[in-house]
Amino acid sequence: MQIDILTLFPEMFEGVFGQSILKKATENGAVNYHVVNFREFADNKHQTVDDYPYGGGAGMVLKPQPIFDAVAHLKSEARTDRPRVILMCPQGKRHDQKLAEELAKEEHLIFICGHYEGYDERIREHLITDEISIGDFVLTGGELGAMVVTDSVVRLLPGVLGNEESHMRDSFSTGVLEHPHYTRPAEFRGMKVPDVLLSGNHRLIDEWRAKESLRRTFDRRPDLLEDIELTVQQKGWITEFEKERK
Ligand SMILES: C[S@@+](CC[C@H](N)C(=O)[O-])C[C@H]1O[C@@H](n2cnc3c(N)ncnc32)[C@H](O)[C@@H]1O
Repeated sequence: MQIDILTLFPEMFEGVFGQSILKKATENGAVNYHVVNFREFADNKHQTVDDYPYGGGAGMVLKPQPIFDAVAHLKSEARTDRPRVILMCPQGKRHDQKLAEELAKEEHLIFICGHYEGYDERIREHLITDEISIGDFVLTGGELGAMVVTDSVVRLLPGVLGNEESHMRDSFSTGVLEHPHYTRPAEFRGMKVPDVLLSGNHRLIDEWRAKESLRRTFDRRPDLLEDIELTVQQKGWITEFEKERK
């Protein structure tokens, strides 16, 4: 996958893309990052990328020309036909695991990171394919959002996580939150690991995990349960949890 980032602050990406899984993903050829300062595409003498808003008001607005030309350049260099051109924006579609899974199937993503008051509306109307928000709050710029979305996508690419199955059991991938985890020691300062996990009985362990995963979702994110079809066993567990709550 090719991931291009258009930003005024390319250095911000060095730490995040140069560490851990996101770095390993480049080493094993799963992804190639290209972080570009779109100021380089400004066609005016001072390489200005922003200007005052028509109609007045506070804050500066990103001009269309540098961003249109930067995207055209990235598209002309690409080996893919139709990159997803993603505007990072608090007004966009809220990012989630489903969208990460959808983006992970693409060959080429271009992220546009805004700053200041926002973008000239013609960028939104005529250049992009998607607008993504990472939550209902306003950040200073789109860089942190682009990093968040990139991380959530890259870890899903084939060969990136050591254990191919591990992301399939992650919270949200299965529609529910993941079950609790424990590691050694079996007893820590009087706090014990549930007996079933030490039993070696994998059928019982799987069942415990499925139940605790459902319990956690029931307790913390009951809204997720509205979107999944519960089995008879899961319905029985929900009845148990409801009784326990009374
Ligand atoms: C200060 S914000 C502009 C907010 C804009 N005036 C508004 O009210 O919608 C500057 C830039 O940060 C980025 N940004 C801010 N909050 C974001 C969020 N929740 N998700 C994604 N990007 C965000 C966007 O790129 C945005 O253009």
